[in-house]
Amino acid sequence: MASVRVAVRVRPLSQREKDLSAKVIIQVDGQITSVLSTKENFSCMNGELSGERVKSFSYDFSYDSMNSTSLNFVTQEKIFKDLGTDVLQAAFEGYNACVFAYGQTGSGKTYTMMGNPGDYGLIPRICEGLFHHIGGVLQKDKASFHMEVSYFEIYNERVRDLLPSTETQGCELRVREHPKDGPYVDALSRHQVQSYTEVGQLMQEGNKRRATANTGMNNVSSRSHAIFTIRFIKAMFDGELPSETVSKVHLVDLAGSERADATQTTGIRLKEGANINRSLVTLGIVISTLADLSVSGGIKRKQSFVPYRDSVLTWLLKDSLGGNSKTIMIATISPADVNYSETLNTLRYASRAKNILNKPTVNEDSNVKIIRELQAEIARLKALLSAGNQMPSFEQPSGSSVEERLHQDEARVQELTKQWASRWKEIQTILGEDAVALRKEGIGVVLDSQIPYLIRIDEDLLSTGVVLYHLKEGITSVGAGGTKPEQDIVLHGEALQREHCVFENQRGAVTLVPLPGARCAVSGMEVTQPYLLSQGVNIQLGKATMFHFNHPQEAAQLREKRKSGLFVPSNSAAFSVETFSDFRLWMPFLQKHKNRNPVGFDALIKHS
Ligand SMILES: Nc1ncnc2c1ncn2[C@@H]1O[C@H](COP(=O)(O)OP(=O)(O)OP(=O)(O)O)[C@@H](O)[C@H]1O
Repeated sequence: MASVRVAVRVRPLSQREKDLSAKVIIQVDGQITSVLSTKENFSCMNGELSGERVKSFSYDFSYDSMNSTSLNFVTQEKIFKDLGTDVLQAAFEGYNACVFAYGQTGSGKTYTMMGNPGDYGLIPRICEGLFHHIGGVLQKDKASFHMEVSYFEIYNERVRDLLPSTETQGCELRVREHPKDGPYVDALSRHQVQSYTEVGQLMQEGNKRRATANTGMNNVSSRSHAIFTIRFIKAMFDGELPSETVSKVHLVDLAGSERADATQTTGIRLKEGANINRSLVTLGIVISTLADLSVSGGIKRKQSFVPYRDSVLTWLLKDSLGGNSKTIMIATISPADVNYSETLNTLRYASRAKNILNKPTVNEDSNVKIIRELQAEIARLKALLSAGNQMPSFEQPSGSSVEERLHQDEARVQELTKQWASRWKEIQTILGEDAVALRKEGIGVVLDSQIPYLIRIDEDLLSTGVVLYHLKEGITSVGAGGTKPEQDIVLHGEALQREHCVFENQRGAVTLVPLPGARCAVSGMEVTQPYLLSQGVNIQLGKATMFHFNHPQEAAQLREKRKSGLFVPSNSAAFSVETFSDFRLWMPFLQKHKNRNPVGFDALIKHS
């Protein structure tokens, strides 16, 4: 059992509060957050709040982020060190984890969870920390990792994918329940990620899609609950024994609770506000019920019904609240007297949440679990044999000896371990090392990559392979080869020099640099000087070696511009420029031969 850990964070006075000449009524001292009642005249002696009108609450952490010049000022970094590192540890140990930010609108939830460029919040820091730790563990142990992220929002009680595939774009997704794994969002896209840069791009993409609006309380107020989920798998051999743990980390930025009069909302905003408040009220009831249950030591369990299903939010967070998860709540508050009642509500809410007891357990892969159980059984049988007991035990099928049973178990363990190891090897080689994701879309196979890349356009009619070259950060050298060190991409074709050109990728800006005397052309125009490439151009090297250049990030930006009407394609070719960044292989035969391996073509995926 583990209690939900609770932290409270006070933000600085906002401009609006300063304009209202608002007074600071919050004081933080160690783990205690105190609020001074505005109901009566209060006095503040020597900067200390005191007297009956002060209400004090104790939490696991109380963070004062009111004044950056104060000695007690708590930075984003400190919050990550206190709370984020626990999440990293949970993920590496195979526990589910959840961090959710709760508080009045404009109190600093998004700032704490996401932060601003250069002053990142928990979500980016946790993702960065995961990759940092992976690097460390890879050097120490021979472990393999697989990481996927998904990002969705609950807006007006509807679930929307914030990183949709073409199939889920604009669709309302349904929540279903798995008999073992619990509630989940059906058809939600999951994106395999290889680096922090990739996660950062996905986060940015999702944040842009999130429903926000300018309200009376916050210029960029989140009108939805956003859930960023990381699925993290760690696999390794622990001696002879395989070990595989799966952890799900939910990072939740809730929409703010609000009063219609304070936010001056009407129309759509009012409807959004009503839905937001409704789900937060349900969250409050769930928290209260669970807290009561824990305090009563489960005595009330029979009478108490936890209304998880009353809102999509609580239904999807079922495991995080009272279930299999290590959970942290961050309550954000304003320091100003004008927000007294909302602040007091938040502090009470947070105080109740401290009493919730969760039951986190390590999530082990089911096959690995079977292998472990069989190993234990083998040890038991071996002990029986060495004790000279050859009698069939009552557990054995009649007639089979301990020896026979031992051999069967050993063979099964060997087979399962082989299957498990080869599945991991396959994942690593197909998806892991190449930073490429293959997925089926209708009768086609879509090859997604977040890194800029070249696709070889082969003129040879008999060539059936597809070659993709990643243009990693830094320099990729290209030429006919035979050099020392060897070129990153070795090509065979007419008029290609041994060292022909380089592609320089500097933070996503890719430049083609022709080497002296080399024949290079971009979109049919000869290039002799460094040339900055843009999404969708065709590149010719030598006499007839052709490539198509794709820049997935730039294409995503162009798609956004097209949506907002800023990007008007001047001709049909320009239109194809931003749609070609997923490389699609249309394979009509797949429909006829459904059982064939969907990636059973001789795709040559080469990364530089
Ligand atoms: N600790 C902090 N330090 C500095 N600025 C902060 C802090 N917390 C919040 N802010 C600023 O206050 C404003 C409101 O914060 P934010 O958008 O995070 O609130 P919110 O609780 O997510 O609001 P909503 O529920 O309306 O989405 C933002 O401009 C943000 O940059």
